Amino acid sequence: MTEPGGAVIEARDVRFAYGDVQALRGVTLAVPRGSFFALLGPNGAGKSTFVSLLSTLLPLQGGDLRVAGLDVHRSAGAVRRALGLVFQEPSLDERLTVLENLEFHGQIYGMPGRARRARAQEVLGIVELLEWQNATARILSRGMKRRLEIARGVMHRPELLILDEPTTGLDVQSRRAVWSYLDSLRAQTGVSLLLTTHQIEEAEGADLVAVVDRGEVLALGAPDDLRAGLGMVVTLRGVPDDLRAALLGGPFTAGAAGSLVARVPDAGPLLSELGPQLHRLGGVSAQPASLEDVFLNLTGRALREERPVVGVGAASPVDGRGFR
Ligand SMILES: Nc1ncnc2c1ncn2[C@@H]1O[C@H](COP(=O)(O)OP(=O)(O)OP(=O)(O)O)[C@@H](O)[C@H]1O
Repeated sequence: MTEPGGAVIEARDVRFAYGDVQALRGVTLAVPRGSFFALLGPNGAGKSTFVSLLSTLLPLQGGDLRVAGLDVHRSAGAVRRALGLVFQEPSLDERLTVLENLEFHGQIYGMPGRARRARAQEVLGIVELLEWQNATARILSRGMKRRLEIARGVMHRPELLILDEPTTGLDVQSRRAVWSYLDSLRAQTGVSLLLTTHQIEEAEGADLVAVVDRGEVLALGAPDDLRAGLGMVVTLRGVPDDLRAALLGGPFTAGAAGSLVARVPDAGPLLSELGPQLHRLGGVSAQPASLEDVFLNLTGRALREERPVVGVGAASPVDGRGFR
């Protein structure tokens, strides 16, 4: 836990219910300032509810919640100024120019004209949209719109930028660009990031991950720490029936799409043991455990249907950092 005041988010036993539906069942966590923090969990885990409480869009029903040391209940106005928000759904005014979108946002936050204009140039520089500042927002590509939304989110110098599934609907290239601008933004401004996502690849790059499910934080830590102890994941595809029956008695369990999966500290001995049978298999992979495995280990369920299969020794999604 961080020192008091050293946290950008502090939650203690936060609870929220929509009528009979318990959306958050006592969430406790602390996120140090300047961190990239990811809330990772499936649909319905409670991520949006937590973000709505943080951004004061929903009233706290139980527990304590602070943003940059400010209580969301007692200091709601100051909390809102300390936050920038980038929602999954596009929220630009498409009739305004790129610059006007930023200017308008700065006005709402009471920024004086000169500071507003200087800040707009600064944030447009970070997301490389300076040349587009007089273009109507409508004509921008999806990726550029998302970059403008990020620039707008930090226009008023918030302590914390909240990103709700920020790369949904973007192609791989635009996703990479968005993450590279977010990295620059952190480096240049020191803003903390809160990402809500169900995409493993996005959470793998975070400093701190909270694995959430059914309104509870199941694990909280750096990705490497969460993975530590899970070792390697060996996946076999296209296993003939006789071999399948034999292997299911050993370290292997049934995985997705007819695969067999084993979690072992070291893949070497297991692969040597399988050696004579390897040519009979459709495919074999050995990868360090991912956050997907962490989720599976904690809940017994997969966060997504299937993980990509790569050959033995190929780059893992862990050290490759997905699409980042
Ligand atoms: N307005 C609402 N009324 C009733 N129940 C709700 C409402 N909003 C959310 N819930 C329920 O609260 C729980 C948590 O939902 P929440 O939207 O916070 O999860 P999430 O992790 O953000 O998932 P998603 O990515 O699907 O939004 C779910 O069971 C959901 O069905």
